[in-house]
Amino acid sequence: MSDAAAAAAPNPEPTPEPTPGRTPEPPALEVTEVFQHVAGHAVLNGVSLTVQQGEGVLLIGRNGAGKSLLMRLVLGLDLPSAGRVRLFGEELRLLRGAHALKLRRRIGAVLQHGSLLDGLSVQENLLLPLMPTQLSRGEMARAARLAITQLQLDGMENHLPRALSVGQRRRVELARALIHQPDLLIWDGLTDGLDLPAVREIFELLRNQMTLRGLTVIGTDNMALAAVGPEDRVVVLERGDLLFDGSRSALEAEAPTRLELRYLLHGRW
Ligand SMILES: Nc1ncnc2c1ncn2[C@@H]1O[C@H](COP(=O)(O)OP(=O)(O)OP(=O)(O)O)[C@@H](O)[C@H]1O
Repeated sequence: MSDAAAAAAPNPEPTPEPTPGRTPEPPALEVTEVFQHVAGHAVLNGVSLTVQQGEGVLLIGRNGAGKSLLMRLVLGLDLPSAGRVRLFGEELRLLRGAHALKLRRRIGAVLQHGSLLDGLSVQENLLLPLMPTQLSRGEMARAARLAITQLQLDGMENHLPRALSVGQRRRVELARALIHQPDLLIWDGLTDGLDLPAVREIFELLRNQMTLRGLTVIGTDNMALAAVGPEDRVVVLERGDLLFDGSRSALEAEAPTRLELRYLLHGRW
């Protein structure tokens, strides 16, 4: 269409007037054309992904697909070789000092391979994210109690991590990641050490937090598809490429006609 014709054409959807005094919320996460090279190999090949505030995303892909590396970039633990990562509108590469700290407090993370401190009790581990804050002892104790109740860890407050089962440790890690009421939760290795009923229970808890206070959740897993609903958003990464981004039901509908998705879902070409 020529410029003149475009100008004359009726606009089918008039642009809504911006609400005075309100700026639109930036996405919780914006990954733009990100490349990552590790030991001379490209492990992320121009990945782009936007996650809105309050949204939940399950990132799946086979072993070595690049899920953990992408999450490390999102958490600011590594910088990308090229491309941009923004959290709540802030570009991580440019953040320094107090500004970076303020953003970090909006994030909670559960990392693969566990990160509980062996010499500290469950309660002491839980309170670690609150240490740099100005909360009183009473406020900290209340926050710990709430987290312990929510994650069904009653009676384990004084246990050391080595006295817990793998599944219980995962719950403590999640409780710790949520104790400071972050706006974004990154959970790398969602189902590691958890059986399906435990995963479903935890998803329910996360859904409540998404509904009640707009928590954004990005979880990675090899599969975990069985625990998400048909309309939940699933992103598929394979050898550093983003293969699919849509609902679980759309993924299941596309898989029969796309070999690489079929292999991922059913383990056969
Ligand atoms: N520190 C490192 N040095 C060299 N290669 C690495 C390093 N970390 C990751 N890689 C490589 O990068 C690729 C992506 O790894 P990543 O851990 O992100 O995969 P993943 O999708 O999380 O896999 P998994 O499901 O097994 O956790 C793999 O090929 C891995 O071998």
